[in-house]
Amino acid sequence: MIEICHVSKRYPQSGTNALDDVSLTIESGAFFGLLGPNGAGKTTLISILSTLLLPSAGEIRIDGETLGRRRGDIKRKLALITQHNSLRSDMTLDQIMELQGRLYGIPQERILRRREELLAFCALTGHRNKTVRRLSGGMKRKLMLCRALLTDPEILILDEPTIGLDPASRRQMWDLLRTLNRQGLTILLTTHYIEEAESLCQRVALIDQGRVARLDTPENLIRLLGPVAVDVFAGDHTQSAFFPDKEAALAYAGGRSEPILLRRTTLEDVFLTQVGRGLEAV
Ligand SMILES: Nc1ncnc2c1ncn2[C@@H]1O[C@H](COP(=O)(O)OP(=O)(O)OP(=O)(O)O)[C@@H](O)[C@H]1O
Repeated sequence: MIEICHVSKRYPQSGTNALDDVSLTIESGAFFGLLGPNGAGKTTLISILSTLLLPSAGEIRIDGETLGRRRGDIKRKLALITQHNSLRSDMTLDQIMELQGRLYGIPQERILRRREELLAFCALTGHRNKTVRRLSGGMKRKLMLCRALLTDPEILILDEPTIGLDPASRRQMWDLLRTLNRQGLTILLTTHYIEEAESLCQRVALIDQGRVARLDTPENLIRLLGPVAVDVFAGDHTQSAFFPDKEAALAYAGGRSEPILLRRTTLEDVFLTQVGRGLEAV
């Protein structure tokens, strides 16, 4: 279990309060999403979780124990996959995996066995002797996943795992993450893709300006707003209204002369109504 307890982070250089008294609990085995626009504080929070950054206030507890830079035993439960490619471009997949295993002091025989399993799991075995520079973006992201899993973490943290990927690679990554979660891995990811959060996460925290604006299952957040949306295109602006069912939405739309669109409510709508701006807003 991950407990984020009253965590705040101020960057002294810029004076930015990136996180403001954030408290969250993420149960073991959960698939949890931190959803928010650019600059909301998502990366800061997972950098603190992975001890790359220290909080200005508050603490993180993993299975009841306080996380700190010197707690190697707790840190080993976590693996982080960053947003940016952190792979050496002149190394092959096999070499990257072997190097990671050695860095973590994993016995050679285990490195070789896990490397086989993980490359096969991510459908990368056929590319194992290629250098990273010859891989597609999707393959690089999968290799980062293999490398993170080599240490057998209990909690996998991913910062925008599918940013910049084409739709097919994005879906492949989703399938891999779903399988890992079904096998018991706790997954925490940040995203500003609505579809990603809705399709993968059992619970999401909507983060805005360093605060948790809402925390619930995607289904509940949408149900509470109203699962059927009506967009009314009124001249230069679009007005959206939300309803508990199609009948209520049709009754509202029926008497209007402007063009309308009936659609399913999304987490983006929840975000917009909650914080007054969308997830793509910078
Ligand atoms: N090293 C830093 N020094 C100063 N300010 C920073 C630093 N890193 C982030 N910030 C600021 O802290 C706030 C939160 O940034 P953060 O990167 O955590 O947001 P984010 O939600 O992850 O956004 P993105 O999706 O763009 O990565 C922003 O205002 C950002 O400009």
